[in-house]
Amino acid sequence: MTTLTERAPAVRGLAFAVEALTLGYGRAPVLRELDLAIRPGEVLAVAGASGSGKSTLLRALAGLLAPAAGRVLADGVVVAATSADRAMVFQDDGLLPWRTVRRNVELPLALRKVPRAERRAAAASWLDRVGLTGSADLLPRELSGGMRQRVQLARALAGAPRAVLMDEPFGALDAQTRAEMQRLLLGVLRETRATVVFVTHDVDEALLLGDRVAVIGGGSLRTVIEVTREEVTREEVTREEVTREEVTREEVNGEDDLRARVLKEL
Ligand SMILES: Nc1ncnc2c1ncn2[C@@H]1O[C@H](COP(=O)(O)OP(=O)(O)OP(=O)(O)O)[C@@H](O)[C@H]1O
Repeated sequence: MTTLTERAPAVRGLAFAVEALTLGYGRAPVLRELDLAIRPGEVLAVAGASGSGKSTLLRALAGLLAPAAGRVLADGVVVAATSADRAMVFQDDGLLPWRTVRRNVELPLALRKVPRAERRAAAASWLDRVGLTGSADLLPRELSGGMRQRVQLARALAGAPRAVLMDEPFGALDAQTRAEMQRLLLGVLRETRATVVFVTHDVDEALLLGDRVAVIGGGSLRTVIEVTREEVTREEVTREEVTREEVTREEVNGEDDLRARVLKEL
């Protein structure tokens, strides 16, 4: 029998097409006639000021919010409801408080009626990857904020989704834990081919994690910036830079210039 972990590499990222999307919560729309193509397997960081509509766009991609006009397509199919193909990771952990860490991570597999042994193996493997093997039998309230976000990440990825939609997942963490989580995420994303849409109001985080950065402002898409990276080998960096190289493993080309371009649009 094929196990879930063996099947995982075959998962291909979803392609999203956002077409003339207008949506909001009743009165004036939050986003107006927004067009955006999201490539399969890319990490798209969505940046924008507070209240600009980043989470609103993410909810539309998730199928949690119906458009007032226009549409969202995932691999050519209209998104009309949530799907296990599109996992969400929220700022507030969203874990079930009465389930242990392991049983929270198993949840997407349990919902798909994956056999217990396979579920256990997949959860154990993801808990190991996020460094929480020793905490598998704890309840969410016994964990720190950073640990809860790791459980969320493990839970999202255990279901082998084709897209992961992340809404400021590290927004509530202190600076050091946030940097650790960014590093963890960069490592974990290399192991999945899922498309990732990552909402953040932090420009540096957007440039660190995103292959492209979409900036939302004034109810529409201001710009999409391609982030080109250059592999930096250990021999090429000085001692102080090694720490940074471990964090990013890659150097963003013209970072100050990209930063200025994003900031100009905010
Ligand atoms: N459930 C809701 N009901 C009514 N209005 C809402 C709701 N959620 C968001 N809004 C409004 O929609 C606008 C966009 O909110 P959204 O959460 O998408 O912004 P954001 O860019 O994610 O902001 P932040 O960075 O502060 O999280 C805001 O004006 C907000 O007040």
